[in-house]
Amino acid sequence: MAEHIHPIHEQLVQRSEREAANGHRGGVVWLTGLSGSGKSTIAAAVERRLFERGVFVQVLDGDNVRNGLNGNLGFSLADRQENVRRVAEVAKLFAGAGALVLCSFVSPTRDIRATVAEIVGDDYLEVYINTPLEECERRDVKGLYAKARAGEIKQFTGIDSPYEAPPDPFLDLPTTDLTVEQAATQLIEALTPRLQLPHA
Ligand SMILES: Nc1ncnc2c1ncn2[C@@H]1O[C@H](COP(=O)(O)OS(=O)(=O)O)[C@@H](OP(=O)(O)O)[C@H]1O
Ligand SMILES: Nc1ncnc2c1ncn2[C@@H]1O[C@H](COP(=O)(O)OP(=O)(O)O)[C@@H](O)[C@H]1O
Repeated sequence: MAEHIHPIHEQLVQRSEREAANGHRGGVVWLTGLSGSGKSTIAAAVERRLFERGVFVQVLDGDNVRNGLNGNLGFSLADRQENVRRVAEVAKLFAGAGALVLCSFVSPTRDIRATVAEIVGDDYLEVYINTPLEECERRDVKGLYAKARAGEIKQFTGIDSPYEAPPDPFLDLPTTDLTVEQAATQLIEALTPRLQLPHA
């Protein structure tokens, strides 16, 4: 039987050309923090403001990933690891296309985040949405903490599943000291020189 030969296609569009066309560099901004810490809210605010500056920006979060691509995964540490691994691979593709990707995932352990850093490489920018458990529980945006305390949800981060704070993030955002707008501004100011983003 004839052997199948897969031709190697030369890449005719380089990442640097994509970045030049977009007017900024690509990158993966990885927001980690407890449920209710403010990851999605801050990512959405940053996405809106950068979009208005003409940045090629996209949020990836549980809402657009756990229902589809990762719909078969739950919240054991092994499933979280796989959830985050797949997202990291997708984010890497986006960054290769020159996008600034804002990934909003609990990504609770150092091991899980190390997987992301390994997949994404130099494009990985870790942002700690630093909100104490008591504040997240007070906000209880989706009522999940009450359910976890009542034993109706198992393996809930911060209750009966671990969260390990990142020891050396690119940026630490303590949301009890910052408004959403202030947190978004700090993140945009940190990213602007790093990814050569257009100024407002
Ligand atoms: N057991 C348990 N633990 C933590 N979170 C839970 C759980 N069950 C459901 N949820 C909801 O799922 C959101 C977290 O999903 P993630 O994909 O970010 O988690 S992980 O990175 O895979 O750990 C998280 O969303 P956010 O509140 O936006 O963080 C919760 O709303
Ligand atoms: N400084 C702040 N930064 C982010 N969110 C804040 C802040 N102060 C209060 N919040 C509120 O906290 C909640 C955070 O929820 P969410 O963004 O869904 O968190 P996560 O995505 O981490 O689960 C929102 O209701 C938001 O309005």
